Amino acid sequence: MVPVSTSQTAPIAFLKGHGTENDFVIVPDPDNDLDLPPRAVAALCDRRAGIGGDGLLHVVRSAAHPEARAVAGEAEWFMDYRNADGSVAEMCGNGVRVFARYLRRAGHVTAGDLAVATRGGVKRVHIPKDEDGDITVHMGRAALPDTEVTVSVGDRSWPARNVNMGNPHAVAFVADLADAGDLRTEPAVTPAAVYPHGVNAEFVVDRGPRHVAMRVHERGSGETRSCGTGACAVAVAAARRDGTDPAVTGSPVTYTVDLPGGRLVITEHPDGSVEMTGPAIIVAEGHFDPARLETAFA
Ligand SMILES: N[C@@H](CCC[C@H](N)C(=O)O)C(=O)O
Repeated sequence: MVPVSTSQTAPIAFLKGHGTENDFVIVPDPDNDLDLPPRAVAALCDRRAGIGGDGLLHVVRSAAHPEARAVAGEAEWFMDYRNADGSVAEMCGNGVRVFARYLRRAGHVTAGDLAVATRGGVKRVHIPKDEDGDITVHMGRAALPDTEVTVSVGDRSWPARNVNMGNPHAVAFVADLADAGDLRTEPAVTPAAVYPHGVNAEFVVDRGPRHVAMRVHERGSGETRSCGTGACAVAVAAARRDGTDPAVTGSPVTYTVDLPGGRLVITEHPDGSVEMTGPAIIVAEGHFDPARLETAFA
């Protein structure tokens, strides 16, 4: 392994991309040669001293990564997702679309259906022939444990729905998106024991029939302009609230979810599977000077 540390001498190839302005540093590393400790990820994601991003997509062949080797026969590529603070996460809905866009652009895969390994399981992704076309991800089933949770910002609190999309979410319906405040401070979600590894908190308002808008505070990243797993969690929570749960009605239901950075369309099917469609854009590529990692670590 090549340590990404003060002794790292080789430039680190990267790309920058986003999905509805949830932005990522993409680090292609097919053979898993780079060692990416949390502080190196945080340095790369730093918006002033680094490249800047809400998270990092470490692109590795599944066969080369201990966490994905077992599914290498099913999914050739593993999305080793890291939050901006360097912590690992199970899944990233916007990230997996950008990951697929990168694989296509690099010529590793063709348009069509692709399986991507994530810590939240193997996800099926559809890449259209149109190079700029929206990408659809089959996100799997949401889990909705019947636990009552509360989200608080300052002295205001809301009951919230506990939804797991591979990663944990608390979805609160509020009167106004401004109720969430500036979200510079992490909202309190209680009881804390429900989320031993932290939680992403969504604040949601109605915009019309099966049309909502949301803001999100992401675990490990702070407020972001979009969260794909969060939008899916919001859509399934809204379907339960609205009495449109597909498992009950027998019909798929589609919600349009507006986020500060764009729009995602989420469909839940009667078997509980959730599908998300949205954009994925690569905006730049280059090399990161490893000496700047030293500066970031100083
Ligand atoms: N922005 C992502 C979610 C990234 C992971 C999240 N912060 C977590 O820690 O669970 C998305 O688009 O889903």
